[in-house]
Amino acid sequence: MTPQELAALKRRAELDIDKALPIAQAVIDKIKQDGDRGVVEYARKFDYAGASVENLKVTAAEFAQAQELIDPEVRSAIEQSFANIKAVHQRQMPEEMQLAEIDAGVFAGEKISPIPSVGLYVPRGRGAFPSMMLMLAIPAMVAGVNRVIVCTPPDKQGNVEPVSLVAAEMAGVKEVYKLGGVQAIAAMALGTATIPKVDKIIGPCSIYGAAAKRLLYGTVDVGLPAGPSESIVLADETTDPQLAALDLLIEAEHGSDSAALLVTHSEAVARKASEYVADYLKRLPDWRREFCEQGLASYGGILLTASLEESINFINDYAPEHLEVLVKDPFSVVGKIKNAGEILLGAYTPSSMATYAIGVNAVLPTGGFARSYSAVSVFDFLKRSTLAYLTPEGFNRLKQTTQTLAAYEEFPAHGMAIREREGLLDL
Ligand SMILES: NC(=O)c1ccc[n+]([C@@H]2O[C@H](COP(=O)([O-])OP(=O)(O)OC[C@H]3O[C@@H](n4cnc5c(N)ncnc54)[C@H](O)[C@@H]3O)[C@@H](O)[C@H]2O)c1
Ligand SMILES: N[C@H](CO)Cc1c[nH]c[nH+]1
Ligand SMILES: [Zn+2]
Repeated sequence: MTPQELAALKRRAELDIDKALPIAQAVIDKIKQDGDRGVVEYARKFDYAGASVENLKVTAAEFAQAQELIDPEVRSAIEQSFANIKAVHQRQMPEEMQLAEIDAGVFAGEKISPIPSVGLYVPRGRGAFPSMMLMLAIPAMVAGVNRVIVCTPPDKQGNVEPVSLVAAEMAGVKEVYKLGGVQAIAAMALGTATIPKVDKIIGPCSIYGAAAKRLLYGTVDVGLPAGPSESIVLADETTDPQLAALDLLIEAEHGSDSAALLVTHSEAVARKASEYVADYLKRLPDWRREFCEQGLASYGGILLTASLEESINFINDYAPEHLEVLVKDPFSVVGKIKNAGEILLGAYTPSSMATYAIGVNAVLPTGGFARSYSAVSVFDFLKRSTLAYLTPEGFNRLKQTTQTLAAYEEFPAHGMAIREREGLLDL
């Protein structure tokens, strides 16, 4: 590949967000100006023609109906998934408060508190995403967020996908609004008479929601950039090319903007996998097959490298959302992986199983942001306050340092608050 081709591959579909920025700006401006009226106008335009202020919020009757509609097999799958996600996220919870004596009489630490209110965005466009409801609502619940609201697009008849409602209810979330894309993000960021303004918005979305988040950065905490799905399957000469082909198609089927790559130094595996991809594609419904074909042609495909080391270097540079390590000894490779949203080791750990069942969070950074952002976790719903306590001995140990630095930085009131204490307190 030329350096230009490689650069284009690394950019994936992130550039498309730029195209959505003017649309997003227009919707945000309208909602800023007209509140609910603006929200409803765009909800009608993009999702449900019958949207009105009165029917934006999912009712108790709709929650109850969802419980009736859910297939028992799907319910038990959701229950197993719920249990594993909860177990994984409970293990992440830090101590609520810690204070350590770092010098005589000087105690320092931190206190953890949940973010007061969050808005979860659960996508629905090219598929329904009850799994993402679980991945967002469970860590919020475990973290102890007081007010959790959800926005998710309704179908053309104005109905929210029922399994997502069952999943929300399992996690204790009862405030769900039938809103998608820009209007959802803008309403939660700005607040309207009907949609509450939240402290943080979090959730994966297509380029429209992503453009809105970019424009509302600074108005609200928009969480991690979780855009079009992407994956790398890393293979060596021992990898079964059938498995490589199967797993390449997992994330490829999300959309024509998906970036799914098989990276290997084995030409034999690359060629065989390519043949299997053609076979497996035939088994997909037309619309998903077309997504795979388009995405693989524009942002993905099979990348042949010179060595395992070069493959690993590419991965670290690319920073994929999902990484499957299908080489002979995945544990010998994992230490060398520096940038990936999720690292799945070995042939028994396909990324679809991580999405639905293992319990690890499947809302992950995309577009190269796995270099600095992490998978969603309880930490997305918590914040830390630093905490300190000084005894008289601790105060005396630090008073000169404080006064010297306050004088140097020319903040006399800072220094005076120390000096004057000498006459006011027992020291
Ligand atoms: N990174 C992750 O962790 C992760 C997880 C799950 C899904 N995803 C990705 O999230 C995305 C979900 O996208 P989706 O499309 O399925 O659902 P979505 O809910 O993000 O998008 C649907 C919304 O887009 C808006 N919209 C559609 N066409 C529009 C237009 N022309 N102008 C303005 N707004 C428009 C509509 O309001 C609609 O409600 C996919 O790209 C998927 O790969 C990522
Ligand atoms: N693989 C997606 C994250 O990139 C998550 C998902 C949900 N449903 C299917 N897939
Ligand atoms: Zn997926």
